[in-house]
Order: sequence, then structure tokens, then C-alpha cells
Amino acid sequence: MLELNHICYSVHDQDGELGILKDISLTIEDHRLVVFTGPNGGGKTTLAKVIMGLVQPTSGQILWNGTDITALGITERARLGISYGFQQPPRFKGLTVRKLLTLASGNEKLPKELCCQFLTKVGLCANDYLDREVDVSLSGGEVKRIEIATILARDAELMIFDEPEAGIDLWSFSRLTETFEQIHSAGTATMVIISHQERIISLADEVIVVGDGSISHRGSAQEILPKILTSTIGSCPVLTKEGAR
Ligand SMILES: Nc1ncnc2c1ncn2[C@@H]1O[C@H](COP(=O)(O)OP(=O)(O)OP(=O)(O)O)[C@@H](O)[C@H]1O
Repeated sequence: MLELNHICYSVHDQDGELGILKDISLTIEDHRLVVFTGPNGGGKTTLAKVIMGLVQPTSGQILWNGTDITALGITERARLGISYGFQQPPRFKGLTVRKLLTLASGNEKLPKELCCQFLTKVGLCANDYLDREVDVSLSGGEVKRIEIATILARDAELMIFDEPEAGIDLWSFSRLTETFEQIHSAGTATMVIISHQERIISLADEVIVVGDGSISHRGSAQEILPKILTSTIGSCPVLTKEGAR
């Protein structure tokens, strides 16, 4: 179980202190699929980075399976079973896709068939990609899918995906949503997916709307989706507290 207690994160700019996350508390039970959505710049990625340990909160506490992990870095959290896929994944010149999957899995002898399965789950044909380097020769959508495959290979207990739909074609997207559904129904991992995509939002057990650094709404996809789809107030409607009233 993941618990965030009164998480705040602020930075200093030329105008003084800028609050980016403002007293966020939430609990995510095991094996749930939770979607963070909301307006651009609302704080979703920062919140995910706080969970992964890429950003240290200014105040507040993070508990993972009852252990306080607030002071732990990304490597220690990864060892505890937390995994994060970047919105814009890095490239690794000199590393092949196969090597990356092998490293992610922690199994030096990861069989080719398993590598193929991970790639198939993100809509990639293994024969075309296993021996390619994860460098600039790959397109943005390809790198994105390869990174998602590494998260699957890691078999983490908590998987955080930051806009997995970004740059991915419709065919691969459909394969990817099936993969999320399969993981969810297998009940083997907790998933936090940052997404603006209706199809992904509809998979969620719970949708958490993050706007202006706070949680403005949370509820089932059935409750939240109609508000997002029908609201026409302002540029990002629903997603203000007033929009909900
Ligand atoms: N280190 C920083 N310094 C200054 N501003 C920052 C910093 N980190 C984040 N921000 C700002 O905090 C806000 C939240 O950013 P974040 O990336 O978390 O939003 P988001 O909800 O993920 O947005 P998007 O949907 O566009 O990906 C943005 O306005 C961003 O510019």
C-alpha cells in the first residue's frame, strides 16, 4: 500500500517561493489501477517523481507497505519494488534493447522468448528491435514503448507510467491498454498511470484529478469521466474545484 501524507513541494524562483504540490494526501491500496489526470502543469509528473524519489518533497511523508521511504533515493525505492517510466524516456547509446531488458529484469540469462513477450506487450516485433541500440536512431514512440517494456521486465510491485500514450500509434496503443488490463486483472502489481486519454482513464479503479498542485477530484472513472468530457467552463474545466460544484 502506498500512502502520501501532506506532501508539499515548492521551489524558489525570482518571485519567491512557488508551491508546486500543496498538501497532497492519498492512499493507494495494493493492486489498484489509479489514473492521475488533470490540466497541463497541474503537478502530476512532480507527484509521480516524488513517489519514485526523483524529487524530494519539501514536507510530508511517503509510506510504502508501511515503511517510511521519504528519505530514500530512487535506487533504494527501485529495490523496494517501485518503478517509473518517464514522460520522455532517456536513450542509452551503446545498449541494445535486449541488454536493457536483461538489466531491467535482473536476470542475466533472460531468455530471448521472454524479451520477445515484453516487446510484444507494447506492440513491438522483437525480431526488429532486440539487437538495436536504444539511441537516437529510434523514434520517440519506439523509445517510449521500449521503456514501458523494461518496466514490465522489472516486474515491479508498483508501476508508475507517465503518459504512456504519448507518441504511440493507435495499434500499439490498443495493445498497450490490453497489457494494462491484463496486469490489472492478474492482480500482480499496483499501477499509477498519468494520462489524458479517455481509454486509459476508463480502465481505472480510481481517477485522481490533480490541478494547481492539489487533488481537486477523485472518484471512479464513471464519476469523473463525464465531468471531464462535458465541462466547458474555462480552459480546463472540471478540473477546478468550482467546476465540480
Ligand atoms: N523545478 C521546477 N522549477 C520551477 N517550476 C517547476 C519545477 N518543477 C515543476 N515545475 C512547475 O510545476 C508545475 C507542475 O509541473 P508537472 O510537470 O508536475 O505538471 P503535469 O501536471 O505533469 O503537466 P503535464 O500534463 O503538462 O505533463 C508546472 O507549472 C511546472 O512548470
